[in-house]
Amino acid sequence: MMESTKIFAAAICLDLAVCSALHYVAKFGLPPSLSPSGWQSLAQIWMLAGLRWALVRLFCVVLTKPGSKAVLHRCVTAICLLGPVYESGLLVLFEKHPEHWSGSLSSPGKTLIAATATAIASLFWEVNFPDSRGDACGMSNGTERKQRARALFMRVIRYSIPDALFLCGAFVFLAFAVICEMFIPFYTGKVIDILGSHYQPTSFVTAIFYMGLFSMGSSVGAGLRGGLFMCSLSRLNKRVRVMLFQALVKQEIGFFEVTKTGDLTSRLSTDTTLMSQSVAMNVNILLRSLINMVGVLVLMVSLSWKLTLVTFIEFPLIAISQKIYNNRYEKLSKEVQDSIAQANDTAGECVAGIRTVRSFNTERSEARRYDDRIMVTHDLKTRRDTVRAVYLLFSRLVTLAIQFLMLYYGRQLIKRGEMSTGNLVSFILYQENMGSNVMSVVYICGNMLNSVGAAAKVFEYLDREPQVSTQEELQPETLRGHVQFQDLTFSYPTRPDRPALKGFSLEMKPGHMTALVGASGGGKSTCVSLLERFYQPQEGEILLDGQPLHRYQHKYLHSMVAMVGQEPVLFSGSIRDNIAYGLTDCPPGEGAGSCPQGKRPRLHQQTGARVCFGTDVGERGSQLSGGQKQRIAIARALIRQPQVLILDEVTSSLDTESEHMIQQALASCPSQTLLVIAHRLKTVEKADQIVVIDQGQVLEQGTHQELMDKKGNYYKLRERLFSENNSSGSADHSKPPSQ
Ligand SMILES: Nc1ncnc2c1ncn2[C@@H]1O[C@H](COP(=O)(O)OP(=O)(O)OP(=O)(O)O)[C@@H](O)[C@H]1O
Repeated sequence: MMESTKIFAAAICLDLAVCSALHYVAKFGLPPSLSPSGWQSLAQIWMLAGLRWALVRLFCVVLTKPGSKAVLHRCVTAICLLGPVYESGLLVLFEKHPEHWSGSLSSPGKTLIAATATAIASLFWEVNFPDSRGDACGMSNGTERKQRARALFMRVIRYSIPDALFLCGAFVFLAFAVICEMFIPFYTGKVIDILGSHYQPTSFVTAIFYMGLFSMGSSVGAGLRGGLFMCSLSRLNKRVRVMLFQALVKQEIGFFEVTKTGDLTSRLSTDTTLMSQSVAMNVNILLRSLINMVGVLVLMVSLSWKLTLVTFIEFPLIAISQKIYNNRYEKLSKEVQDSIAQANDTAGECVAGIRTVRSFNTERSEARRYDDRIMVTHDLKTRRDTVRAVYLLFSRLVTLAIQFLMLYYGRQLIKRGEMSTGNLVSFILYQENMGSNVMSVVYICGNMLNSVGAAAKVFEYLDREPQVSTQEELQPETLRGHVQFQDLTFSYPTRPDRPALKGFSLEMKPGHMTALVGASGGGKSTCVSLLERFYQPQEGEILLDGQPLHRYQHKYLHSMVAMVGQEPVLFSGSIRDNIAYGLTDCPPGEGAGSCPQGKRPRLHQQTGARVCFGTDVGERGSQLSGGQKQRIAIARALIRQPQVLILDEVTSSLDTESEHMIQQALASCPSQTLLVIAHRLKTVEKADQIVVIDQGQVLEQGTHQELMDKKGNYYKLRERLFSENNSSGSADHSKPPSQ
């Protein structure tokens, strides 16, 4: 950077010396043959600029290393071009001839001002549009990114194929509306001309008629185009959302542990919408602006090519300011969105835990926490609005300056008889149109990349293959329910370095009840999760009737292996809906308790549910007690008549009577393999085998009596549990172990 600055300063000095020499030679009239006027001196100015450029460029090339900063060379070129472009503009637009053959900017003072202005402009350019072609690595990254963006965009287009009819119709109406729109300013100018000169009623009526016709055409076309585009947008959006949702629910449980819920919901809502917009909305606006730009340009040039040249000054300024504004505004908007999400999280957390908040008297601190979050959002919004205000001010000033320049120059053209007043009015209307089209194109180009970025995020999840596969097809006619855990080692995806199970082996026979006991965090629930295929063990495997668990068909496995978890989850709807959840052979009119297949137990009795089946359970079962929820969850599992039933601490919220009923229900299915995790002594005692687990390993295994006789871990654990149960007033009235 320092080296480039030094070389640039040296190049400016050299250029200054050359320009000064030329200036003084020209000023003192030497040689006189080189003092023509008009176009000839303009040609000389361009030639001299070319020579200046070659000399200064050579100087820079010699001093810099190969492949060094391209900005230096661009800067030098801009300085050398400034003079000739300025002189050409004066001659073409105002017919003002150059003062002399070296150009009016060649005096030392003006050369220095021109160099400083160019340096500032270049710096501004480089800061806002960093050079990606400078180094090989940047180039390959940039090209790769563009190729990826193109591939993604093409994929979004492929997803839009089912809406091709809507899109084609929309494009036809778009072109129609734009063409009609373009003629309105033309006829406006015509009307003004008719009114301002010799008024002829026929011409006036004809012009007004055409104006009205084109206005109507443009409105009808725009309406139909908008409708068709919106229709294709919402169809695509719906399709992608459903596909994404299907892909997400297929993922393994570990995926949901490492991915934040907010991430998933924003992909489903914001990103899918952005992705759909990339085709329907953006292509719509882009095409409309491009067609409009080309048409308007042709009409502007036909009205006055000189005035068109003047308006060209505005477009780079608009494009650059719009691009800078877009970047800043989008960055701040994203921050605003994030801060709103955080504030919502804070409010949601507080509402969800309102009982805890109330009992700890933290209402005020929670309100303060929310206030802090809202303040962050407020500050960000203020910054975003300031950026918008500055941008609007700048763009209005630029537009105003250009319009002033255009009116000044337009007046000169009218005076010279090169243009009519009506033409000038039409031209100004076209120019405004052109400005807004340039803004739209720049905006859409930026937005397209955003949409493609959103599409990339959506495709990432759409293409993701679940790590726990659900593609296998094994579904034998009968299943005995013989389960073997063989030397399992497993760590959770969020804690890969801390195994939850280490070399874990266990056998569960059909018709037998196995009870897992042990200290909290020992790995009991992990065994259940693996048996439910929520995760894939890293080592070892689980066999069901001698076949690896992963070979069974997904639906078959979950109809044969059912689980009731520690915290049963219910979905909003009636109790009947929740019990029949996922069942297709249960007619909606009949209660779950009267489902076909006589073998099915009478659930309302078994589960002790004293509420009607049609009762609404509320969101996540919030209108039921813990015990009622558990009974419904048990009924939901039992109605499937699973061959392997897992109860993970389910009886913890039940009263003795309900627990007794459930024990009876379980006893009515003698061939079932039952796996129970329980702290209640009565449940454990009845088990055919009790397995004591600690730190992911089996410590002891046997019947209650065998383990009691052994006086090992189970004996100690039971003693502790008994005293805990007693002190907490538990419903368990077992006797203490005999010493
Ligand atoms: N989803 C998870 N991600 C990461 N680690 C987990 C996860 N679930 C459990 N663990 C860890 O795995 C170990 C075994 O947990 P597990 O839930 O199997 O114990 P548990 O014996 O069922 O305990 P409890 O009786 O308290 O329910 C613990 O160290 C726990 O912190």
